[in-house]
Amino acid sequence: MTRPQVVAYEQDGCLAPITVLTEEEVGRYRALFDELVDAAELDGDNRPARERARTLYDTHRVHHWYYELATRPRILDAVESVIGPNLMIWMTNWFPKYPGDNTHISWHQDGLYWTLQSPNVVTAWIALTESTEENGCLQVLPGSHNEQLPHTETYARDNALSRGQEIAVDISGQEVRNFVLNPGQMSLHHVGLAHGSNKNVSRDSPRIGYAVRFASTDVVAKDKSDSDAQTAMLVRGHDEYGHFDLIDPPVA
Ligand SMILES: O=C(O)CCC(=O)C(=O)O
Ligand SMILES: [Fe+2]
Repeated sequence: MTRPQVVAYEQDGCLAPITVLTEEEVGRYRALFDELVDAAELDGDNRPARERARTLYDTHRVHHWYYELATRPRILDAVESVIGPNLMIWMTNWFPKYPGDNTHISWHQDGLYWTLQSPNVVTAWIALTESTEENGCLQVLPGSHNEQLPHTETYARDNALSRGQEIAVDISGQEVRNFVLNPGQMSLHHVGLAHGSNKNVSRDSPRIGYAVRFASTDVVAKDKSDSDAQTAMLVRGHDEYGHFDLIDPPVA
């Protein structure tokens, strides 16, 4: 990334678009994702959106392909530019939204329920389809990453977040930025940034994104009782802190 891009990330807590995958890679990973969805029988699954989303959690720990996708060199290069050279993947999530499903993601800040201490945590949101205003692209409030805002827990059925958590303040009238992406592009968002997305109102355009949560090795896990939250995968550099139990990538 260029110096102005890094400065923009520091000011805004976010940055897009960054091109990270070739067309061929997009095709391959899209086919693999569709297989995953078929295998999980998510089509016609009427559970609340948060439970469906849970099915697609941490796939990089289970299938080599998703580890491979999450660690494409251009993704790691961009992440390194904003949080430094020693990188772990802490968590991954898929966020598919299909035409006609009502799935949306309320305005929230990721860090609220994540048991991590430190601002050196960033999500790479990688688009495997086009992501547009119509099909419900990610929306962000630039510059909102330095202040924790109050949230309410709605458990709304069509909300893909674990508790339907939603920012309890009015964000209308503030500068909302739409992260319109082509397939193979990604955005970065800081752990404290306010963001969300509307439902997909397109006729025939699925919106599929892979959210890879990166932490630098200096990050500390706050909740010592949650052993799962204290595991992570080192994907670049060295771990000189030992704050997390490092897990190996899945075998190919
Ligand atoms: O996919 C979306 O629209 C929201 C994703 C999100 O909340 C995240 O990646 O942290
Ligand atoms: Fe989020």
